[in-house]
Amino acid sequence: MSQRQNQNPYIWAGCGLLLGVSMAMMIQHTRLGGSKNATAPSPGSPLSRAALSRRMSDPLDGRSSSPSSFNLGPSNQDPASPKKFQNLRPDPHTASHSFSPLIGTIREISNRPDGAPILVVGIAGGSGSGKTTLAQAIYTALGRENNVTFISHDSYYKDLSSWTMAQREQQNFDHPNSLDTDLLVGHIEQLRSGSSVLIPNYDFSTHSRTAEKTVARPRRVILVEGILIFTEPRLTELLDVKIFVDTESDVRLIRRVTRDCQERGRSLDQVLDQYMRTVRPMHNEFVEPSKRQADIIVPVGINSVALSLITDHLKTALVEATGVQYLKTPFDEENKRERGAMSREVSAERLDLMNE
Ligand SMILES: Nc1ncnc2c1ncn2[C@@H]1O[C@H](COP(=O)(O)OP(=O)(O)O)[C@@H](O)[C@H]1O
Ligand SMILES: Nc1ccn([C@@H]2O[C@H](COP(=O)(O)O)[C@@H](O)[C@H]2O)c(=O)n1
Repeated sequence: MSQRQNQNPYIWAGCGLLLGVSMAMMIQHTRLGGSKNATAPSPGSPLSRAALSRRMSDPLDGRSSSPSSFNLGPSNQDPASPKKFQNLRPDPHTASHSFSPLIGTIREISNRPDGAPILVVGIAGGSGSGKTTLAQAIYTALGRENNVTFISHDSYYKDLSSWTMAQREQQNFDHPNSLDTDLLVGHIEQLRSGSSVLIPNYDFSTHSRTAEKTVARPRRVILVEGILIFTEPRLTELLDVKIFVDTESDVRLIRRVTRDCQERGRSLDQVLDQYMRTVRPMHNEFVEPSKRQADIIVPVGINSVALSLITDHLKTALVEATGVQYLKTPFDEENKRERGAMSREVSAERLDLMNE
């Protein structure tokens, strides 16, 4: 396809519409039992995952934190919700259920014995699929540190500082045993019961933990991201909403080469060797099959349609669960601008990839 065709607004509008319809169908399909058990950096300003993780977990970073101001609104009143999606809402006279397939999940939350209206959202997908980018966008859309705590499973890689560098480099980091998942499970349980936790900081260039830790505070939404979070039942069962980012392996590999060489201190040979030795086989053995656990599968990584659908559903569901009245968040206007910028940026990157 030529660049000229790619820039045709009608083609992109058509793609967006198709994507929206397929996304809605996919959500309905998984919720209706089709798959269940048969089942970041802000755009344009790249941050390392560690920096992003610190920024997302730490309420003191950036804007002021106010845990009592939980300002998520139902999507039909959300000024950030594009008008075209409002047309997808059900006719109240004919719909027997709420439009949101996530509402059932949230109702279960409000009925839990601990009664804690905290929503734990898991984002899985292969390495480089766009999990962190999607998490960043959801974090922003739901009001950042006012409402959301972000945790990456990557922070829980086991510390290998007592190993030689040669031994560390041979470690299989894509096998579930390389992570201290028990610690993460304990942390999510503590957050859900209202306690803050100390998250380890991980250094990918040395394969070890650093001395610092990051405080994560209990907020309305706990966002958990990682390649293997749907492979461990004790972790998966803590996730109220499970999203899988499904990006093709060639795209993921290209992104990984760039990222690991630029941010994780790796050579091209090291990245490719690791990819063939462990990343690819473990992806096929663990990550890809775990897609069946997902409630929502996002094709081609983050896109503005998927983002709107997900965040609107989460907002509606959270308001139902907590009974908190709608108040416009101070971030709504900014979110709208960021969604626009992200959609433009993603389109530009797709163009770049297609033109390469
Ligand atoms: N939909 C997308 N289109 C284009 N580039 C993307 C998209 N999603 C993520 N990226 C880019 O791909 C790289 C890896 O994304 P990231 O979110 O860190 O992946 P993961 O957390 O799954 O490893 C980043 O440079 C990010 O900017
Ligand atoms: N010391 C380490 C630890 C992990 N990795 C790789 O990170 C990948 C998971 O992180 P993503 O951001 O890509 O989801 C995983 O595939 C590990 O191979 C590493 O290279 N070194």
